[in-house]
Amino acid sequence: MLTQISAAACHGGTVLKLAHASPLLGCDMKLSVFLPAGAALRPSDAAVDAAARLPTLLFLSGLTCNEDNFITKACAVRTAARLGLVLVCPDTSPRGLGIAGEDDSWDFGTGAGFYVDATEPKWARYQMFSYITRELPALLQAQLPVDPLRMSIFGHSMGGHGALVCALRNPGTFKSVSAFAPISNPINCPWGHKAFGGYLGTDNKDAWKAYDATELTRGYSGPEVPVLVDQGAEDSFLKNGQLLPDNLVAAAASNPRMHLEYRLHKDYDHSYWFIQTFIDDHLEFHHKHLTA
Ligand SMILES: N[C@@H](CCC(=O)N[C@@H](CS)C(=O)NCC(=O)O)C(=O)O
Repeated sequence: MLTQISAAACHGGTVLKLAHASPLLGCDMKLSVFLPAGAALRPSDAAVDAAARLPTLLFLSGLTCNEDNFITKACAVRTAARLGLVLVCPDTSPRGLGIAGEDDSWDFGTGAGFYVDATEPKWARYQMFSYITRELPALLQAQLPVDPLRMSIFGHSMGGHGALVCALRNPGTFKSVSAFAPISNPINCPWGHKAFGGYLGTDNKDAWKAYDATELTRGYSGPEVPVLVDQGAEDSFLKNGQLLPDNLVAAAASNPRMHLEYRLHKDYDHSYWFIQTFIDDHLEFHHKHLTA
């Protein structure tokens, strides 16, 4: 059940901070949600009116983030309000599980769930792929005017990887997918080696590939899904080989079912200043596909 922590009027709608117990992750989770004008959180025992359901966009944040970063820094609300889009911003990992070492690194453990379902016993509660694709949508649909047939997904960095993987592993679930500076080929970068080795085991390379956007793009055979990727040319993580977007672009070019638009922007870095600059393009892109 979703419970309200706070609510603030914004651009005619409401920015909510919500919380819920997660049986899947074994902890309480928080999320931020923007609801356009007229939409509201419903009590758990009151049905949501089917006619009131709205197109919905899930945003997955990057390393070190929680449910606040995107909603407070991306300047997305004004345009989401104009387009009538629900925005959902989940957290990036379970928190406070008491696993030894969970808070030791900024790129593994807390704040760095990598949107995979961990198979290593120590991290067995790190089921962020199932959280984003199963547990969270069910909670949203029960109490918010979220239309399960009109959902899209986007994200930044680790969350860009997550958005691509959630869409490509669940053909037909999301109408469109986009990413800012995604970790595009984690099986070939240091962040991916650390996270996938820790969560999936160092030897299980087939499991790694099943969470790799470049590998999934190469083998994708589902319904055509439009993909938009924006990348800053001055992004330090691009320069040090963590993001590898060229591998994703090459994989998409080899697969006629993939429609990837990739834009490299000179001067821009990895930050939310970059996201803020191009956020309206992403919201318009998703709105177009959610309402086609
Ligand atoms: N280690 C650095 C870099 C982490 C980083 O750049 N995180 C990106 C995602 S990969 C981010 O969105 N940071 C939060 C923010 O800018 O609000 C930190 O702790 O901030």
